[in-house]
This record gives sequence, structure tokens and C-alpha cells, in this order.
Amino acid sequence: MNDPLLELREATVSYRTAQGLVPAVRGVDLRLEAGQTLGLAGESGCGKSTLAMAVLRLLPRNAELGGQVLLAGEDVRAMSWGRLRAVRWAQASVVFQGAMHALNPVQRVGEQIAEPIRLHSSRPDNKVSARVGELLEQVGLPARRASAYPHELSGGQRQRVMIAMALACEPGLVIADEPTTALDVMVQAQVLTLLSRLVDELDIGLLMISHDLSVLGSTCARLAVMYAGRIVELGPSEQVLRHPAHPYTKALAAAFPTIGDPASRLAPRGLPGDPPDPAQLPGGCPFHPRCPSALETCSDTDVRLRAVGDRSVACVLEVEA
Ligand SMILES: Nc1ncnc2c1ncn2[C@@H]1O[C@H](COP(=O)(O)OP(=O)(O)OP(=O)(O)O)[C@@H](O)[C@H]1O
Repeated sequence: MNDPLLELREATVSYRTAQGLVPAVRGVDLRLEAGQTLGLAGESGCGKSTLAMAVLRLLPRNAELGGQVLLAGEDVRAMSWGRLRAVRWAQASVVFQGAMHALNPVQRVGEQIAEPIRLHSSRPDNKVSARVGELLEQVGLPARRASAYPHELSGGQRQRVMIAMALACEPGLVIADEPTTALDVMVQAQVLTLLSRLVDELDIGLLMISHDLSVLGSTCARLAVMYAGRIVELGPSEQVLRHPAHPYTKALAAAFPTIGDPASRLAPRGLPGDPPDPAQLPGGCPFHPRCPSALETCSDTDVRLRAVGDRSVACVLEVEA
């Protein structure tokens, strides 16, 4: 049997800071097969971006990666820099949030899309240009827009350019980190439709990150919900959205009821308090101080994910399958 595109086994990331070691990702197990889509949700600071960056070892220097992060069975922790360069773009790529900042403002977008192609193939220049045109059309932009500078494009068009760049070397895995956060509602929906179409057409695996469960639910078949560096619920999107099992998922699902709800840009409504500082996690379940269903035992029992029907849930409460 083929190795999954991506597999995390007890993956951990801690940041070395003046205040000590900050555990941002705390023992995450995840699996993504070719052609599958997985959404990773959670409030700001729960470790989503850290986890995504760990996959391609794009972490800052003060980060320590532990456990296993396997790309097609190969542990990224054991890869040389040369091997990592070969894997980035070609095997897995990232669409970052905020395309205006991720693109070079003084370089034509076609040139920027061409860069990873040149890095990973010895195609002659005319073939590279043809491939750039093909990629732009694939993301719904005319090929002639290759000569545009980022400021000449709208926010949605720039995000399409970022997606074209991520697809340039035909990776099996694309990681999209808040790909629609900076866009207005209509454009957000268009970019999500584009991502869904590309996933189907190109049979890529997609790991999409957002604080907004409804955005993820519209694009991803499975959802993982993260809190304080751990996955607290994982399962088919429809089940997780319709019948959230973990009290934190319930609060998130209630906070973001529909795609494009302007309020979805804000912190979850009706969920008191803030996520804990990873440097000072409370004892027991890290969600218990904010949990409306907390029992006495939750302050000293830290439950790990357990299977409940098609889902996995990290909660002491009885969960209906
Ligand atoms: N370079 C760093 N050094 C120290 N701590 C960091 C660093 N980067 C992130 N952190 C901390 O790690 C934790 C997880 O951050 P991360 O950015 O992964 O969360 P997130 O869920 O992606 O949030 P957001 O949606 O705001 O990006 C946070 O407490 C954050 O402050």
C-alpha cells in the first residue's frame, strides 16, 4: 500500500523564548491520503499555522520540531536542506494568507509563477511561459495577466496567482493557510469554489487552515478542530458541523454559522475568555476554564483523542456516535 501523502505522528513544535519553551503543537496525529481534503480549524494562537509550517519545515529558527512528520513516508525532520528544497513546491506547497504580502511587489506575477518551475525543471523559456499561461487559465485568469504587477490585480486575482504558483510544479499536497481571510464575501466564495474545482480536477490532497469552520466545511471532506496545540475533534465535515461533539467545536460552529458572515472575521461569539497562553496551560483539559459543560474531573483529567463512530473526540463527556 502507498504511504499517505502526509502523516503526522505525535508531532510537536515548541518555541524557545526568553520565557522558556512554549509548546505550540502538542502531540498531533493526522493523516491525509492522495486526493483527500482536510480542514484544520481553531481560534488564533491554537497552533494551526505552526503545524502547517512544520510540514515543510518552514518554521522559524527558535522552533523545535518533535515526533514524526512524514511526507509520502519520508520524515521531514531527517531531510537535508537539498532534499527539502527538492520537496518544496514539487511534492508539497503552501498558499499563504494575504497574497499582497506574499507576492513580490516589483516583479511581474508571471515571473513569480515561473520561479518554482525554473527551480524544478530544465524547461526552455518558451515552455516555462506556456506553462505560466496554462496555470493562470487554470485558476481563472487570462494568460496575458502574466505581465501584470501585483498592485494591478484585485485581492481575489492575487490570491488566484498564489494558487497558480502553488500548483506550478504539480505537487500532490497543497497547504492553504487562511487563503480567503483577507477577501470580501463574494470573492471568498469564488476562491473556495476554485479550490474545490482544482482538488477534483487535479486530484491533489488539500490541507486547508481557517479559524472559520463554515469556510472549511464548504471545501473539505474532513475537519480537524485544534485547541491549545492539540486536535480535540476530527471527523467527516458534515458530522462535525451538524453535530459537533466536543464543547469547543460546538462553540466554534455556533460562532461561524454561515460562509461569509461578516461576524466570522471576529472571535467566536458566545465563547467566553481567550485561548490559554501555551506557556501557561491550565491543568487537566486545557478547555475546561471556558467549557460550559465542564465537570469537576475536567480540571485534572487531560483526555486524549478517542474514536467515537467515524469521529475522534478528546472529551470526558459521553459523546453520541
Ligand atoms: N516564532 C515564534 N516564537 C515564539 N512563539 C511563537 C512563534 N510563532 C508562534 N508562536 C506562538 O505559538 C502559538 C501558536 O501560534 P500559531 O501562529 O501557530 O497559531 P494559529 O492558530 O495559526 O494562529 P493565527 O491564526 O493567529 O496565525 C501562539 O501562542 C504563538 O504566540
